Amino acid sequence: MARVGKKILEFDSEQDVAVDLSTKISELSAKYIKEKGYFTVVLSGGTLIDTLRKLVEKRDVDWSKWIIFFLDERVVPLTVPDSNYKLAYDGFLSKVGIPKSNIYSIKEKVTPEEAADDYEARLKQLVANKTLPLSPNGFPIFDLMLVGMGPEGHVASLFCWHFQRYETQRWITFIKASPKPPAERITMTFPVINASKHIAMVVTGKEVADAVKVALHESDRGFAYIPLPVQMVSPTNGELTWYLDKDALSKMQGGH
Ligand SMILES: O=C(O)[C@H](O)[C@@H](O)[C@H](O)[C@H](O)COP(=O)(O)O
Repeated sequence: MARVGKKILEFDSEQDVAVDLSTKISELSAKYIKEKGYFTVVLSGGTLIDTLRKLVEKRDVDWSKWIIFFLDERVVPLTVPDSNYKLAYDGFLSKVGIPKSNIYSIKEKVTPEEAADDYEARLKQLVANKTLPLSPNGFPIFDLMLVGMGPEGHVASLFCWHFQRYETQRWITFIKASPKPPAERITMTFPVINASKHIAMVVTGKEVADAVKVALHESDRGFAYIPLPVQMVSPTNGELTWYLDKDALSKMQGGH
């Protein structure tokens, strides 16, 4: 299947990333709302939510047409600080006018298995009612996925030494021993991530510089190595854009 190349955008500061990203997201929002009447957006947790602060200031976004999903979520009550929903709600969603019924948070008070099954079943309903299109290989297609990366190269809750990153069938899976606390989480799988129309890798700060160096192929590791999870982000038909600040690029020597 045709793989589309990646675009790498470099910025002087995280603030510049926040500004440019907000412009790109509002343009995509206008485009998809014009084309089909709504815009499907998948959010990561972590520092990404703070980087969306400039988006909140955009006056011309029709928030009522946004539909929000979570790339991964901790299996905790939605009201505790560990919840990605709470992080996103406090830092972003509560500041804009997205209808609550358009926000797909996970089911509470269930096991990780049940939470993953429930989230996948709800996505299947959205495919059945034609809100989400299906890719030729059978995965739901989101308009925009906003993806953060951990210092050791994980994305979503797909970690280096954990099998979930090799999932090829499920749309949503679970992990009970996440190396990043809290331990119990659900996560979208790589086939779903890679089916997206637009993937924005939003990666800032010095802590991620080593993983950025590996991910952008300026690594002294030999030929035979296991790729970092972030290196498995590779849209099948969509666009991948990296948003990086100077700190994140600080270990690169000869550019990329
Ligand atoms: O549940 C989570 O922790 C996040 O959704 C996770 O996937 C996050 O995006 C990365 O860990 C990067 O997080 P930072 O930006 O905070 O490093």
